[in-house]
Amino acid sequence: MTGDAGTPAVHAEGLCKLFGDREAVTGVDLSVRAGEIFGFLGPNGAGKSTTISMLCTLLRPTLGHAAVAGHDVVREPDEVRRRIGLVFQESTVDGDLTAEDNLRFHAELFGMPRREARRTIAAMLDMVDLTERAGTRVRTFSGGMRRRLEIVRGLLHSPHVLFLDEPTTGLDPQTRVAIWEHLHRMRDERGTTLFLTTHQMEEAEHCDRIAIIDNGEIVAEGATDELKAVIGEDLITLRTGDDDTAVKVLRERFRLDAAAGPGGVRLRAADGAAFVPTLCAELTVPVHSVTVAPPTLDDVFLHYTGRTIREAETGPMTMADLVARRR
Ligand SMILES: Nc1ncnc2c1ncn2[C@@H]1O[C@H](COP(=O)(O)OP(=O)(O)OP(=O)(O)O)[C@@H](O)[C@H]1O
Repeated sequence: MTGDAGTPAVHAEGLCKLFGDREAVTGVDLSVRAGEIFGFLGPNGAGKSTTISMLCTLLRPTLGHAAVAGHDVVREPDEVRRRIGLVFQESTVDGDLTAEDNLRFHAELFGMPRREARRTIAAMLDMVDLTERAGTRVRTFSGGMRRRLEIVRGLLHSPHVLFLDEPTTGLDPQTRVAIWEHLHRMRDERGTTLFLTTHQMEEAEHCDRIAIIDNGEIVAEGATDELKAVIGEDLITLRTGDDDTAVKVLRERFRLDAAAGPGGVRLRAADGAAFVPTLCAELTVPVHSVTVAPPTLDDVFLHYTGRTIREAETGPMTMADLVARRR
């Protein structure tokens, strides 16, 4: 399942894509280890789909190099295609076929021998708890069942790397949890490298490592905990008897950038929990409650880009859109 020992599953150096004079991707460098869950986090329009499309050989880079499972995406596109699976955001399974027939059709496209296909399809359906629905037309499936089927279809030919465009967008929270359980299981049982794009912080939290992309450029990369540690400061929220006075004291005595809002008084401080006793002792107003929250990926995004990911959103565009635009 993994490539040669030591060969990165995905490697890119100086990857750029220009559309006319528009720079969609401006010099992306990244390296993803075999068996890793790697997330590409960024707002809509940041360049995620363009980058992933270059890695999947759907778009030719304007500049730079990339290799997937040790094969160059420009010089050896067929080798790359044989070693990757793709899961688009939009459903691409055939609703008039059964779950099993959808998978069988895909296996035939990849030239899998019949017996191997039968065995693999059964194992895949079992892995995503769809065995009992194998003979049911996909038209009757829920969104989550469809997505599970799409994901195992992408895995059917045992790719080294499964690329997923926003794997749980549009699904309800319970289904998202289930999909992630399946994705972790796939990585753990089969060693598949997962490379996904997302603009959702919760989705990025499932990754071993993420790269934050903004305006076509990677602005930060690392394990989610490492990235959060860079922020260093916790968010403290206080409910007090007099928020305005509390803010005044915090600013004047502690030189902290506190602000009062509908949720109470908010401020940031290093090692928030240790700071709370001093804070409560010094405040001249009654404190009703205190919460201390460690930094989130949203804080990390804000730190590196100067805005929250929601503010940065420009409008949805997906990998499937990109494929369509190329036609
Ligand atoms: N074929 C194209 N022609 C012109 N501009 C394009 C084309 N494809 C992408 N772009 C532009 O390049 C930039 C990056 O787009 P891209 O789709 O890669 O972003 P994204 O981060 O994947 O966002 P989304 O999640 O919406 O797909 C955007 O400004 C987009 O409008």
